[in-house]
Amino acid sequence: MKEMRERAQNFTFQTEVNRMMKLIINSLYRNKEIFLRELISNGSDALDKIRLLSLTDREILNTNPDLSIRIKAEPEKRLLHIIDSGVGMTRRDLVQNLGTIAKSGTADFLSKMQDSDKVQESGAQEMNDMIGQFGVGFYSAFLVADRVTVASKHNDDSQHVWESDANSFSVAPDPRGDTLKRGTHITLHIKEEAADYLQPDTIRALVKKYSQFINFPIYLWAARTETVAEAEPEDADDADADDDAKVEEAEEKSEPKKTEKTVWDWELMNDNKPIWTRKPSEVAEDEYTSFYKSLTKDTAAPLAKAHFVAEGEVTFRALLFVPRAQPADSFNRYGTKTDHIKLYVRRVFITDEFNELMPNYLAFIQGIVDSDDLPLNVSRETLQQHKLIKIIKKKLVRKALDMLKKIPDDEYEQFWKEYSTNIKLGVIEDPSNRARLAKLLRFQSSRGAGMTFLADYVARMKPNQNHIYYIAGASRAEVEKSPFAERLVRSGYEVLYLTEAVDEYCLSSLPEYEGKKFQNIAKEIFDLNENEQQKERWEAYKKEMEPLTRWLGDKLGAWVTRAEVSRRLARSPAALAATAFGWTGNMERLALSNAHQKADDAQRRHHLSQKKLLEINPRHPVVRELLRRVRDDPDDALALDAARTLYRTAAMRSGFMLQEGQAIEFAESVEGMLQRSLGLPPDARADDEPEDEAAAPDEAETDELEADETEAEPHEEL
Ligand SMILES: Nc1ncnc2c1ncn2[C@@H]1O[C@H](COP(=O)(O)OP(=O)(O)OP(=O)(O)O)[C@@H](O)[C@H]1O
Repeated sequence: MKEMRERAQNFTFQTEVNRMMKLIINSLYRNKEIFLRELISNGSDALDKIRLLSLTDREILNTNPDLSIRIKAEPEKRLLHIIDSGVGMTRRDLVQNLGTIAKSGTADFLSKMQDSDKVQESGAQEMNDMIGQFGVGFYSAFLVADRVTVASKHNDDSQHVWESDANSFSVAPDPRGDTLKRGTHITLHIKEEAADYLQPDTIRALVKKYSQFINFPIYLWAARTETVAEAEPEDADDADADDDAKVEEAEEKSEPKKTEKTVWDWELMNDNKPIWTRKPSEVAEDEYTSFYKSLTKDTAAPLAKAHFVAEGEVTFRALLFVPRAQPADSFNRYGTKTDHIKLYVRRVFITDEFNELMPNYLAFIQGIVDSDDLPLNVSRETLQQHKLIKIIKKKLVRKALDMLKKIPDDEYEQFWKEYSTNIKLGVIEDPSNRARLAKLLRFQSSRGAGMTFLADYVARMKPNQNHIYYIAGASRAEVEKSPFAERLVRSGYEVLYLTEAVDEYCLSSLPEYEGKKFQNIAKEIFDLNENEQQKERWEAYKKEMEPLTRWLGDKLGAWVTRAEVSRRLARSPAALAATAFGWTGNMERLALSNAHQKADDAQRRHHLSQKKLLEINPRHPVVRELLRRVRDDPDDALALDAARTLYRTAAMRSGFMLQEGQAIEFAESVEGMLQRSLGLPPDARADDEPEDEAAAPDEAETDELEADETEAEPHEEL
């Protein structure tokens, strides 16, 4: 058994690895240089791992106390070495980690990328961005090398060598023995056309571009010229020389012969003092941008950033960023607990999979948190329950919201385009920060084409206005025409137009803004700030219309709680309002179209069966005519038909969908009216088809069915 282990073994790559390599070679050929970033990043990860392990087991570092990454080029042999003293890999790790792709999501990513049409469609830059952000990892080495050798020493195993020409790989014990003590030594056999990557200046530039924020020293084996003084021969008569001579000699000695000497040494290429530990006043804007880019692999600068030290119950430093865009599929993953905050304790990287530091709605924020107060030597699980984590989270959220609030107007447009849904979900999900989040909300309004913050709306409110009015619907065009908004807008009140699916849920969980309550104008409770004269007029209408409202309440009792004279309709004859706790038409539509909702949800059924309030416009001719007819004859059949149609058009106008059989009844009654208005007798029906012709389509129908059935067979085989 042991013997077998000691021999070199050959392996084939997992299929995904082959696909990944093909993809890397095909799409990143113009961007080969990222290989160095990827290999340094792997080295840094391995160093993070050993440092983290050393927190609970100090002995672990004894094998090699140095924690660094070293790069050495041998241009004449076309070899590039990248050496780290990280955790290293056992033989098993080498086979597993460098022969398969274990990362979840890789398969999806690969198939997306392999869709050659898509690759054609999207520009090369976009492809590179996608791949770059995904992280192509170790296999990018083959962009510049035709052969890669990896020697690795892990504390739990002897040193092994992995080697591959990108087609297959082998693993063998290292004949040189445990030369590395601990860590990994990657040797790239550089392709001829990539020889430039062996030049010190190229390497320095790449480290500066991609890896300057790595938290371990990165050294380059480099030559520098030193000027050295040649040693003077000792003068035996020195002691006898007179003072003048001494002075002369001293002068001579101050200008000894100098020679130039080439010295080879490890040259430090990065400033590995973490940027977040520096004073914000001493970090330049472009340093933040470069740090953000190296942290996220994003190619664009961030939209906003916050760098701060929190003190008090817990001390921590944080650096937060808002990316300019979030991935298109973010909401498919919403709530799956993936934030983008890296957690450090006293400069030691702990994890980027903690996912406890940001609420779901702020999961798009990227950054780091470094705390001095968290215990270093506990497991992630214990840390999760640590009471300080809760305090850190609370402060982080506050600071993050502050950062969003400070986004300047010209950038806010972009922020809102990307993240408006996140903020609205925040209002719903995070009661303790509701007031802060409300300050970030923007909606369209009746005031003009642009968007308005709530603060600006409140500032424009009329002196007698107590409520913030809003109406929700599927589009601006729809809400603009809503009967509920008619009179309000006419009399100069501003109404917020909520046109996104989440808007109405969002505002219904926000009780007030700066002491002003919200009023959904599609609901019954309605304070119109009327003056005495208007109130008197309304009372008079109410009295006049009483026979009609009573009659409507009676005849339409199956659908409406009551009918009432409206104080808000201007042109429409009628509207259907939701009760104070009922669903508006918009809400009903959302509930019905919500794919996640159970088909037979009791709460949904309850809401959908809630009766509505029918409001009628006492000045509308149809309403006035109905009143006249009902007064004359409460059994007037035409009036009844008209009332039903009025109810249904009101429902539609108010954004409700007609339930079950109502749509058909509605169509039939409109067709009846059509007949009457065209002067046709009410009982006129479509002629029956002649017998012989009627038979033919029947046959044709059967034929078609048969044809369908025969056609179906091959499909089933497929
Ligand atoms: N220098 C190294 N030291 C120790 N382990 C390494 C080293 N390089 C690679 N590995 C191991 O090989 C695995 C695969 O590396 P690869 O770069 O392909 O993916 P990754 O690092 O997991 O992902 P990504 O590069 O996207 O962060 C790593 O997860 C790690 O376990």
